[in-house]
Amino acid sequence: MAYQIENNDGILIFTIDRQDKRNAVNDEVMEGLKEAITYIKDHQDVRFLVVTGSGEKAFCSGGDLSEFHLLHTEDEAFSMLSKMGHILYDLATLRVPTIALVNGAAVGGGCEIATACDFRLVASDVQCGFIQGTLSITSGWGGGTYLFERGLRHDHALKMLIDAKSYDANLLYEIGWATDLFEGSKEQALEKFIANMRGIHPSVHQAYKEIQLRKWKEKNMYERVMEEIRLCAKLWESDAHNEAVQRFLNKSK
Ligand SMILES: CC[C@H](C(=O)O)C(=O)SCCNC(=O)CCNC(=O)[C@H](O)C(C)(C)COP(=O)(O)OP(=O)(O)OC[C@H]1O[C@@H](n2cnc3c(N)ncnc32)[C@H](O)[C@@H]1OP(=O)(O)O
Repeated sequence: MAYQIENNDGILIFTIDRQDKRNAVNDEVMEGLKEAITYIKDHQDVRFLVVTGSGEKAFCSGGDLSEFHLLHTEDEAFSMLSKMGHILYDLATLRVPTIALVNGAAVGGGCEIATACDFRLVASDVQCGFIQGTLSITSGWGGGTYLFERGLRHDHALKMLIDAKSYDANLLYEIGWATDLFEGSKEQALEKFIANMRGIHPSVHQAYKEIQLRKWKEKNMYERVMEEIRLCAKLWESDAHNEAVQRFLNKSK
């Protein structure tokens, strides 16, 4: 399986399990995220969603280039991008707190997944970045829209997108993208982070999330995410994008 789902005493842990591809997202991973989100909607005992990656090298390396490079037209790209865009919107608007437990590199769409979560606990030795620009595309799963909503200074958020490079953990914390940094066991870091929240009734968590979700609804968040995705799909067709993907795949041979 390309993912694992575990309900650990009300903490639903979704682990991307494709270490040979640095936990790249393929269709199976997308379906797994949908399954986890549906589980949360159907099980009131779930109080948190945690998204993480298997191994220590990567949280998620974004879309699986060996699969998605076969998509060439704007419409083909939009179909894949909007599928994950819907899933991440459903994740971002869950009634429970969501935590990206960033165990390794989070790049491209992997950085978008982490940004769609409420919190980002980042291992102190990892690098994360919106590297989509190096492939001559933009964020295509809604991550740019979420980034501008996460409270970073505008110049920090815009530079993170336009730099299109990975930042080290200290800089991620300094600019406000990382909620906290940790060393050693990610499991211990998670327990420490949620220790206080565990003692608060879930109805309180959900009421506070509702305040944010109401603001997003008023600001047409879903439509803004879809517009972001359409922009990425338009760039997908470019020769620059296709050449960049080929360079990456040839490097791997
Ligand atoms: C909207 C989202 C958007 C989209 O999909 O449309 C994107 O996410 S675009 C961005 C796509 N992602 C990338 O360009 C990242 C590519 N990967 C890397 O930069 C590195 O692999 C990194 C930093 C994640 C890890 O570096 P490391 O040196 O630890 O590993 P390797 O580069 O040697 O890779 C090991 C192995 O994994 C394969 N791999 C890594 N990332 C991907 C990926 N995204 N898709 C497919 N395969 C990936 C890589 O080819 C190597 O395979 P091997 O067969 O062992 O050569």
